[in-house]
Order: sequence, then C-alpha cells, then structure tokens
Amino acid sequence: MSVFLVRSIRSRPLPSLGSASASGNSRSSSVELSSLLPMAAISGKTIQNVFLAHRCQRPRQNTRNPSEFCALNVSNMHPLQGRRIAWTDMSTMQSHILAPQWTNLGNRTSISCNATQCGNVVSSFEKVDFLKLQNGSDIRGVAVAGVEGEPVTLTEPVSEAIAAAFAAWVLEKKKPDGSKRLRISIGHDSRISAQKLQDAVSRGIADAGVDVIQYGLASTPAMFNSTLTVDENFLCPVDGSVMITASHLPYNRNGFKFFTNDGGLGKADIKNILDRASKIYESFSDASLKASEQAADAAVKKVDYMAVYTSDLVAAVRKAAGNIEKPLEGFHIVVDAGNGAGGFFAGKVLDPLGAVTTGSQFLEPDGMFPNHIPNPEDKTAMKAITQAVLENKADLGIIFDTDVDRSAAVDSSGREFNRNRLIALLSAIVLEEHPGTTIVTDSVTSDGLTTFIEKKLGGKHHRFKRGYKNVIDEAIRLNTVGEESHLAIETSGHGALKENHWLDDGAYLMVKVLNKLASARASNSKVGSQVLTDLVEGLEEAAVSVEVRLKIDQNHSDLKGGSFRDYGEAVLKHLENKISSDPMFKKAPKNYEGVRVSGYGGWFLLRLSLHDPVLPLNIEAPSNEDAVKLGLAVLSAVKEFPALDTSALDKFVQQ
Ligand SMILES: O=P(O)(O)OC[C@H]1O[C@H](O)[C@H](O)[C@@H](O)[C@@H]1O
Repeated sequence: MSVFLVRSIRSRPLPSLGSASASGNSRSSSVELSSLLPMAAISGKTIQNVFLAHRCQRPRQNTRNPSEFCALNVSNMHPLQGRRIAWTDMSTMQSHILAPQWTNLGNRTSISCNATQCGNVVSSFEKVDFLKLQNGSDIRGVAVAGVEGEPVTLTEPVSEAIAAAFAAWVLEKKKPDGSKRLRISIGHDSRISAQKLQDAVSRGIADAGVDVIQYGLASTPAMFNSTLTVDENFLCPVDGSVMITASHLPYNRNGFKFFTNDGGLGKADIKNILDRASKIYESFSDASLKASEQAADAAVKKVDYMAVYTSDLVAAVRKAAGNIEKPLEGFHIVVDAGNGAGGFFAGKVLDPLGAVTTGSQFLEPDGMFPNHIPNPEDKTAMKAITQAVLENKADLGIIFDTDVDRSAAVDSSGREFNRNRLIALLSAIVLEEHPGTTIVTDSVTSDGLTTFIEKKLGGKHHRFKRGYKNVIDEAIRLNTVGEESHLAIETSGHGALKENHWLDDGAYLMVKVLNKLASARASNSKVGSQVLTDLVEGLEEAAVSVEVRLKIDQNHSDLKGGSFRDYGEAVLKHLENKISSDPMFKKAPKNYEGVRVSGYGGWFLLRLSLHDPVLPLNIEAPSNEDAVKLGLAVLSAVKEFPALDTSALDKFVQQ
C-alpha cells in the first residue's frame, strides 16, 4: 500500500484520487499526493469513499503562526469532489484552524477528524444527550465526523466524563481502604477513533484518582478476564475494565463496555454512570481538561495483557487433549478477523497448538473494515470465510466480530456453523460433558433446535429473550434456583459457559470447538473435522429463514406523543388478539418476548428490538409459499398502524 506525502510546496496540483484508486483495491487504496503543506506532512488512503488522512506533524516551533500549522492549499483537489475526508490524528479544533484554507472546497467535500466534531473542546452536551448514548448495557455513539446526518456525540470530553463517572462508580462499589490505589484496564478494537478515545478515557480515570492500565488492541472478553486474572506481574486483577468498541457497527461509531469481576455492567449501572457523567461534564472547562491531560500521564501504565489471555486459551486446549503440546498438529484452520481485533487467534492461539493457519485473512487491524464487516451474522462475512476454507482446502474456518465476543465457524465442506447450527454444535459439546443440562438461548432460535437439544441430545432448551446479557443472566439465575445450566448462547454468535465464569467470549466458544477436535484426534489419529459436522447430524433446518425489520417512525402523529416502545407494544397486542381468533395459528405456549406463533409448518416471532425503534420479524417455514403466508398474517395486523414502515414486509410477501 503506497502512502502519499504532502510536502511544503505551494500550488502543486494533487494527482487524481480516482486514478490512484484504479491501481489498487477498489475499496481500499492509498494515494501518492504531493503538495502544499508548509509544516506538516499528510498520508492517507481512500476507503469506502472516505479519504482517510493522517497528518505527520513537523516541529511546531517552525510554524510562523497557528494557522500555518497545517495549512493546505487545496485549490486543485477536484478529485475529492463528493468525497469525505476523515482525519485519523487531528482534532477538529485543528481542522477549524485550517478551515479557511479549505474554503475553496465549497460543498464538494466534507472534512472530519478522528474522534470528534469539536475535538477536545467542551461544547454543550446535556444530560438528555448523555442518556441517549445508552444502548442496552453498552454505550454507543458517533466518534468520527463525516457521515451525513450523524453528528459526533462521543467527543473526547464526553468520553472523559463517562470514564471519570465509571471510575467514581468503581470506587463507590469497591470502597478501597486507602492502603492501595484502585486500577482500571482499558482496551480497544481496531476502530480509527480508538486512540483518541483511549486517551480521553485514561484522563477521566486518572482524574478520579484511579490507576490506568492500557492494553492497547484487545478483545472484549480479555478485558473482563483482566478483572479475574491474579498476576501482579501484569498488574492483575484490575478493579474495573473498559473496552472501547462499537462491535460490528460502521467505522464512524464507537462506544464502551464496562466490567468488574462480577461481569459486564447492566442497564441500570450504565444509566447511573451516564447520570454521573453529565454532572462531571458540567464542571469541565478547557483549563481543567488541560490539567487532566498532565495528570493522566503519571497514572498510565501499559501492559501486554493479551499475552496472558491467549496463553490461557492455549492451555485450555492442551489440557482438553491430555496435555499434548501441539494437539492441533495436522489440522489446517483458517481465521477471518475482518480487520477487527481477532487476528491474534491465528498467531497466538492456533500456531502454538500446531495448526496450519495459511490462508487466514483480514487479520491486520483496520478500522475502516475494507474487506467486510466483522460480523458472523453478515452474509458477506460468512461468504468470505467459507470461500477461504474451500480455496485452502482447510479443515475448519473461524470468524470473529470486531471485538471477539462473537464467533462462528465453517466446516471443511463449507457448511456454516452459525446461528442455530452454532448453538446445536456447542450444545452437543456441552451436553456430552453435562448430560441433561439446560441450554439457554435467545428468542429467535428455531423449533428444529428445540427438538435437536431435547430429543437428540437429551438436554433442555430454554428459549429466552434476545440480548446476550439477558441470556447469560437467565442462565446464572437458573443455576441459583436449582436448575443446572452450563451454556448461554445467542444466534448472533455471543456465547458464555459456566466453566468460563460466564464470560461472553467468542474466542472461548471456538476453544470448545477446538477441544473437541483435539481430544477426538488424541484418541484416534484418523479423526478429522468431520467429527464436528457429525455432532449436528439430525438438526432440522427450515428451508426458508428470514428476518425483516419494521421501523417505527417516532415523529409520526399516530404515536400521539407516546414512546416508540408503547407504540410497539400496542402493535404486538393487536397482532396477538388477531392471531388468537385464527384457527390456522397457535401461540407458543411459553414465550418471553413478542408474539411467537406456529402455523403453515413454520413459525414467526414479532418483537421489539432491544435498542432501536424497530419491530424485527423472524419467519421460518418449510417453503417460500408458507413463509409468505406467515408474512401476510402479520402484515394484515400491522397495516393498521400508520407509523410502522412495513415496506420490507410488503416486499417480502410480494416476491
Ligand atoms: O433486538 P435487536 O435490534 O435485534 O438487537 C439484538 C442484539 O443487540 C446487540 O447487538 C446485542 O449485542 C445482541 O446480544 C442482541 O442480540
């Protein structure tokens, strides 16, 4: 990948980005530009129609005045017409300085910077704005400007306030006696805003008088794990942990997940932290932020914690295979990390275990996700790993989401282990170890999966609600009321095991799969990856399986000022009433969210999304015709609600 440098030569035309793109990968290309910077150099690349600029700063004392600091003459930047520019290392405060030099871009190009529209400037951000950042038990916001209609909400000061609030919350919970300082670890995925937010979060934590341990690129489960590891060499256990990630969302988003040794924080905790953050934010001034910048440096330590986490994974597989050093010798396993944080799995886990990993792809972190979205629920992503398995004639393919709390696999014939098939595979493995145990899953699992778990494997299927935290908490609850459960897993690829502290960990799910491969090979050297495919033999899968998402227009007058949740509930109630009088349908006897109904040999579930003003509809049926009949039944009920956008369902039933 070539990098361009902008040199301090005025008025030299910029070469066409278009022609540069043509010479490289069409989705991700870097360009050699020469031009126009008095005191700074710029490198960058164009990805997804965004020109991603990186400024290599020259010594500031050489600048005559601040506006020359990064002044660009872009009079010849026609090739950027209609494109966006995102800075990876410069706050918009600085880009405001250079804005006059860019005025001749007019409306052709929008300029944005890494973390924030207003960089490190304290701008008005009310309590209500903080509360909007809550996404279930996570915090999510826009961290990079440049996408139309998506203003930056997760600025550096906002992030700093949230981190300070989390540190205060941890202090309150842990009640330290003053003999030692508390410590909080910070990790991040591959997003382009990671560095800026890591710095802001570090400042917030240090401000609260807590030590900061930075791990750099890390996975979400590793961050939780750092609250459990006991090893002073790695400054563990930490008292709290922050993962900077927005999972599989687009490049401009980012967010936070928080942990203590009790697990991930719940919805009420997150609301509490956002409440506190809004108060802390009120006390911020430009001067106080400057002071906190200096204080942070002293409180920050860096630790290679991923080395601990990955060696634990390696040890787990060795142990399962009877303490063999290289239990995966002879297996060819390809990994697709989608340019997220999961690339470590090939080099740090599979290689030491003896597996061949050639053909693994997109292992290098790239926050623009130039190849595919790192998401095992995404069709393009699953196609990419399937292709890699087939092209490399591999025994197994493994794919992770951006922060590695979700995963899926592909067998040697290209059959996917995701959604119901992934749950079936893990259920088979866990039920061999714990006969009769209850498997807790999300609500969109199939009827075929219930039959498989209960009739073939002799376990119990507890179909609960959507949401990884809901599923895990329910499994923990069952154990406390005397019902043994060892696995909580979602069709999304989230999964947690009792034996692994109920840690929501996509990498550990794959370790369980590898354990099966390794132990089967240890007892019979001829065993190949077919052993995994055989485990899901007998799982009935519907010929048609679809999800359509019906949006609720929150500004529609039919909401009569009420919330989208109330409106959604009204839609569900109406559907339930209509269905109960129709002899073609039967309501699911046990159901924990939405309306789940059997009919025409299949089923549907309409429910409220966990986070969005959306009613997701899942349909599974033996044929397209039957699926359409189920869709039509839903459509006739929901059509009476004008604020509901049914176009996706209209399209489905008209096919
Ligand atoms: O309710 P939905 O909009 O379908 O979203 C549901 C999903 O939301 C998030 O991504 C959670 O991490 C998942 O655990 C959950 O399944």
